[in-house]
Amino acid sequence: MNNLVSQLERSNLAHDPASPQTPISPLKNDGEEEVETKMKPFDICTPKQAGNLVTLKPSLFAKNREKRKEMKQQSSKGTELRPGMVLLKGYISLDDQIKIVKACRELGLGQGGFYQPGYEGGTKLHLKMMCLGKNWDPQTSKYGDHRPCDDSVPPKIPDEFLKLVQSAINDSDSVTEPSKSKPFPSISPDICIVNFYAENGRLGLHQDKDESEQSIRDGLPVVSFSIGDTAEFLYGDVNDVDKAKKVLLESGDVLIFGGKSRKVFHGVAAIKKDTAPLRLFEETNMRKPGRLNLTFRRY
Ligand SMILES: O=C(O)CCC(=O)C(=O)O
Ligand SMILES: [Fe+2]
Repeated sequence: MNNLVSQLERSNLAHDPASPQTPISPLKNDGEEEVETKMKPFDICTPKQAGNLVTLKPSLFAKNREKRKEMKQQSSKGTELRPGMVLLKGYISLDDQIKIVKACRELGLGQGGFYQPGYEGGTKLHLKMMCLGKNWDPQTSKYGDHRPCDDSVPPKIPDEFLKLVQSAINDSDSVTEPSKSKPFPSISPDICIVNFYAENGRLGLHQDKDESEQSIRDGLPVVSFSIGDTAEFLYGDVNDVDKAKKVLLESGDVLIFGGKSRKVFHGVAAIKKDTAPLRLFEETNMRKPGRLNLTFRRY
């Protein structure tokens, strides 16, 4: 993954690198006129302001703490949280996390980029979302090739993201206990939902069950990358927060759930401020507090 960004630049970042001002393809109304409901995508990073060049350098102590954390992450192993649910701590290197944030920012400013989704009835989700590969619509709980609110086509999933998903699934094999779980089948994901959580970002308990019957029946895994501030992640057998277990998902963690856990209830209770690696924010200018989550699935 070391050459992730250069490969991304060659392949996918060439895809529609529109600026924040670039309008998304306009909708047509009944009279075939263009409707002026152009959405400006949400920027997950703050543009560096001219005249705002004074940044406070982190103390040596803070830098050493970061270094220790990075070293600990690199040597850490995975855990099977429950049959069919594996957590790979610190799986994504900090360099790759930075590249993923930059790639998502770039894609997120173009057609099909980050927007504020809502459920049927109007309640807004407490996050910004972008879909890659296919669109998932929270209003209808359906997948499709276009986003109904603006008719945009989701950007393609960068190949380098897919490679990382593949290696995480392969590496999870050594973590699952053969007596309890089968290793995850490898998948070639055709959907990635990218969520950005800012202050007060959260996501209620739910199951990922809008994929095809076959995908769910076969227990094909959902692979989730966490980048940025730590999330309090809840999971359990029933739709009840009080009965759910909690695990912290930190920057670089990969969580995989499939097999017996394919329909586990899960959600994000809160984001913990100032918990991400300093270098991640320094090098990407990602909004703070901020957490990026990518879930890869096979429809
Ligand atoms: O942000 C997360 O960790 C979970 C996201 C999730 O469950 C989803 O997008 O369906
Ligand atoms: Fe989910």
